[in-house]
Amino acid sequence: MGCGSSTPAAPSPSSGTPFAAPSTVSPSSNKEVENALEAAKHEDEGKIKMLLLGAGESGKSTIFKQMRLLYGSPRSDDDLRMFGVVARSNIIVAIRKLLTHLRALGLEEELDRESKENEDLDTGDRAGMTCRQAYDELMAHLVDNTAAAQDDPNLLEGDWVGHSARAGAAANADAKLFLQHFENIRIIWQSTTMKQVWAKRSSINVIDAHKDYLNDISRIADKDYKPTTQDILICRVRTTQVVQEKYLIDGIHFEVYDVGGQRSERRKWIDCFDKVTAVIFVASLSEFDQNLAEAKRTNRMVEALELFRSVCNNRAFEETSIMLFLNKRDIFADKIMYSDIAAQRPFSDYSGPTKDFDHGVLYFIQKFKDCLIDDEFNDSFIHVTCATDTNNMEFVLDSTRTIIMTDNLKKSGFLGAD
Ligand SMILES: Nc1nc2c(ncn2[C@@H]2O[C@H](COP(=O)(O)OP(=O)(O)OP(=O)(O)O)[C@@H](O)[C@H]2O)c(=O)[nH]1
Ligand SMILES: [Mg+2]
Repeated sequence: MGCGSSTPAAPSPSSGTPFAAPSTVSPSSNKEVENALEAAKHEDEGKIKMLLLGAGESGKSTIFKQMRLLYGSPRSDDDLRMFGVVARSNIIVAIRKLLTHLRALGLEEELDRESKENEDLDTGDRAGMTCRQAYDELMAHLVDNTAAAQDDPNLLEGDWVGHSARAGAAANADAKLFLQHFENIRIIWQSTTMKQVWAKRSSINVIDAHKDYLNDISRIADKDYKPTTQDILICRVRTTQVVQEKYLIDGIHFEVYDVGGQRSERRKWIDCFDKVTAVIFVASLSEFDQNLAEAKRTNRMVEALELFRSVCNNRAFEETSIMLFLNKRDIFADKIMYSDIAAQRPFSDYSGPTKDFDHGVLYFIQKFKDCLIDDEFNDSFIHVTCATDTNNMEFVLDSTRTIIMTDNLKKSGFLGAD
């Protein structure tokens, strides 16, 4: 792939540059102004402007992070500290939802039974701590808030991640709670009762990828913990502003925009709709049995299909190449083993075999193709992706780049149309 020689066009801050007005130039003479304008015009002419669009949690920012990994500058320690705080807080957010769900599913008695069995076998953890005791402590501190808050002034002493102002007050508070309660979280997470809760998580909007954090709690709680690339990729921060990054790849200027996908964020999209070369529309394959976080009755896949239809039929994108990334294929492959596509009301017309990855993917590809008014969607514009897998994204982004550049040349008349 040709990105090895690529360099970032501009220094890239942490998680992208907030959408900003063009930088001001202060030349000392008219000639310099003319030269600067001319240079800006040329840069603008050859520039590829790319938007990542799609519903919330589909994986846009993860793809944006992969682009930074592949084409941009390395993360600073300040960035890593921020991601460390967010990773720890992501665990608290996930465990709160899972504990609340355990209670709602009426599985507390199951937890008692498991604790009793473990006591009989003498396999209790942390000096005899049972999963029921760990659960009770966590409920009191994280969910019901019936326990007095523990304020240990030395909690962050010697901790590499420590506090990050950039992560925000809520994430820092949750990261502290994580350090206070990670032992109990580990015990409850390892219980067989929690495995049942995890299998029934589709209604609670817990991020599937955070299973990796939960499986690795001791590493993340360590005083020397530094987030790995994979930790950064699965870190979840909802995007609430348009974010831009610039790259120079093989001599071509790329300007990439990441936007928030939840309904309340979409009115901001219009700000970056001018002169767009390509849209990467991201939809999560695995969300066929989930409802939206912001509208609990709406199926996520139905929302993605409707959004795709409106993007494809938007007049602002008449000259724009639209690529479709059907993302989270890893979670989809896992999920179809226990969740039947045809059992979801909007997809009851699925007639393929159950537990079949290829049939399932082809079915959803067709659903997206059906959204187009004219039937011109080229299969090479569709990718089935795993945004957290860097090898997969390197391949996909490289071929996407080639397609976009070729399509752009065709549209500008430099290459003949097919
Ligand atoms: N397992 C797995 N997790 C993924 C994949 N793509 C994204 N994720 C995870 O899904 C979560 C949501 O992804 P984001 O990239 O934040 O989603 P987004 O589209 O930017 O969401 P908004 O900012 O709300 O619009 C993150 O924790 C990601 O790490 C994937 O292909 N596989
Ligand atoms: Mg995002």
